[in-house]
Amino acid sequence: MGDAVLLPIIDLSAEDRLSTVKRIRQACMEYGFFYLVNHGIEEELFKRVFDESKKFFTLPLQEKMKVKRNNYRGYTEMYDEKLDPSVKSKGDLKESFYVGPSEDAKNSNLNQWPSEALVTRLIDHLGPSLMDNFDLGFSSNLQWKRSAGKRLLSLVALALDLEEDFFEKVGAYPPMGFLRLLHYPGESTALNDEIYGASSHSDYGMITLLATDGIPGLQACICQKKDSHPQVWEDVPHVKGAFIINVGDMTERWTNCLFRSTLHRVIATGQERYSVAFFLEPKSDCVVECLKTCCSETSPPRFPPIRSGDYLEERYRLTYASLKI
Ligand SMILES: O=C(O)CCC(=O)C(=O)O
Ligand SMILES: [Fe+2]
Repeated sequence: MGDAVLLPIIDLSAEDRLSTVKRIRQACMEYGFFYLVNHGIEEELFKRVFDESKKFFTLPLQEKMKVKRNNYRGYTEMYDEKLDPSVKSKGDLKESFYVGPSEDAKNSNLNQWPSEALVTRLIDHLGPSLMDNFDLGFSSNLQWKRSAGKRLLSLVALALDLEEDFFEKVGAYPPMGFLRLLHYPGESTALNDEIYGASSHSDYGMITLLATDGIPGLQACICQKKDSHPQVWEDVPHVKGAFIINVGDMTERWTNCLFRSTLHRVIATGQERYSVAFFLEPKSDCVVECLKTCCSETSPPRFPPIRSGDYLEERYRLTYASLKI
């Protein structure tokens, strides 16, 4: 394992908002990663989500394959994805289960559900609190307005000297929220196999909230730019009750790289591991373009404006392009 990095711990319920906003700005510029505590989601709920996730991944493969990935929702088996196409392996070790927003009109019926029973359990157990806090498209806009995700995005807007409702105004929210249950089987791999739990990548959306189970494996390339070589990896340890937050590519594009969408990966440690990631992505038709405050004559925009849906589609495509499918 590498050295563990000491990331800032941000308290979402802190009264001194100004100081929270400053710390978020600093964390997003320096690391692209931080921990979020006092986010209002009870530990008991985390436990139930992890329990449900374990029940799902313990099902026989043939059961899980009944809800095989379709349009980036549903079950992806081991080696079905390769987040870093340059890695010479047959794919990433992880298996996962994606749930996307049901309010997204174009994709309204795309979610793949394992069985009536599991749907009921997930909805019972993930919600109402999780739905309230994360908004998976099952809940109304009203619930989203009170959510941890929304509070976090308001603070990110303030951290960029923007109005609190900036993301709302540009049409980025209520965002699309993709929930992903992840399971890293505890298989040991040969050292020279170049097999990762999840190979190196940056997240595609605005911001990611990640809950981990305490088993190590997550690493981030904190002190380097994306294209530096050789890469130096630092462990991102689990902090009890905290979400690990990381900036995604959309925010990096909006901010002309002021906020970093940091490369990260999960190494195969031989220990079984579970995590739950919640990706907040701008709505498909939101155009993401460099903020006026983040460019100047001497520092022109590094990325052209792009429709969020087009960017995400391309990134997903590349994740699977290097595989056999
Ligand atoms: O499982 C983890 O700790 C990280 C997962 C991750 O980076 C991802 O799914 O994008
Ligand atoms: Fe990630």
